[in-house]
Amino acid sequence: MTGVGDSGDATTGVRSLETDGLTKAFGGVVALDAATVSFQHGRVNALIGPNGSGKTTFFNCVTGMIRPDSGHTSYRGRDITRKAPHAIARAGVGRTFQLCRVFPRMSALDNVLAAARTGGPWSQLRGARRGAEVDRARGWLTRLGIEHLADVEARNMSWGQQKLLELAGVLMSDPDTVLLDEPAGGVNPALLDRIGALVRELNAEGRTFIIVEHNMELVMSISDHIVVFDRGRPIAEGPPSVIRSDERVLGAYLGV
Ligand SMILES: Nc1ncnc2c1ncn2[C@@H]1O[C@H](COP(=O)(O)OP(=O)(O)OP(=O)(O)O)[C@@H](O)[C@H]1O
Repeated sequence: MTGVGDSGDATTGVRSLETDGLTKAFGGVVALDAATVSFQHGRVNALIGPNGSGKTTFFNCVTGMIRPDSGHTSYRGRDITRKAPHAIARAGVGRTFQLCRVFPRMSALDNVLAAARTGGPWSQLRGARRGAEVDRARGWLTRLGIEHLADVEARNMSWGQQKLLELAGVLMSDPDTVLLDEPAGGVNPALLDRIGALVRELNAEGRTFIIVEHNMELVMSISDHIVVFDRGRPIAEGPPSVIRSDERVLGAYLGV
């Protein structure tokens, strides 16, 4: 692995999402600079780093939303570099967005049903409203503690509730690996605790997480493994106890 120090937390388990030399520039700005990263299956992984260090671009590249200029991405050993977002989702990788994506004028239940379909939000909704799928959607709303909002339009839900709703939609596809982009951003402390507990629960049931997050308290409390980005590439990785005291990490955040 290039660009990463000797934290001692070797990637010896089952491979999940991996990149090799992933590079993406926007004009003169190099957002990803030959980033080589390996996340293990079964862990709660965090991807942290200062603003503009390339975390969201990394998510966008590995989920097929934007094409890298060079480099490769694989998932469980299979190359997914040029795959379309829906194919990567079908392979088992789900994601949420920094600016939560829900349909504001649709009810929570319809949002969850729509998120599981590829033909657009309305096209198959009538069909989706049948039996098992509705039960499953309600099941996720219940699991995420927002079942009482099933008939409420998303625009009338709080920001944190909308984030839970988006996650419910992602979980409808039953992803092995879930990428969360700033789940704590703008969320109140009570809901934050619920999101943290949910991640750990879902992980205990076998789902792998990769979480981009600025809230260090959350990151340190729920992560098994942390990768730190600076200027488009990893500069350190390891468990929270190692990352907390890593001088390179402090340097990247403090700009020294
Ligand atoms: N579509 C784009 N067009 C131009 N520049 C972009 C684009 N997307 C990202 N960048 C630039 O690439 C760099 C990395 O941005 P990115 O959003 O990936 O960082 P980040 O680590 O996710 O930041 P933050 O923590 O603030 O969300 C930044 O300099 C950003 O301005």
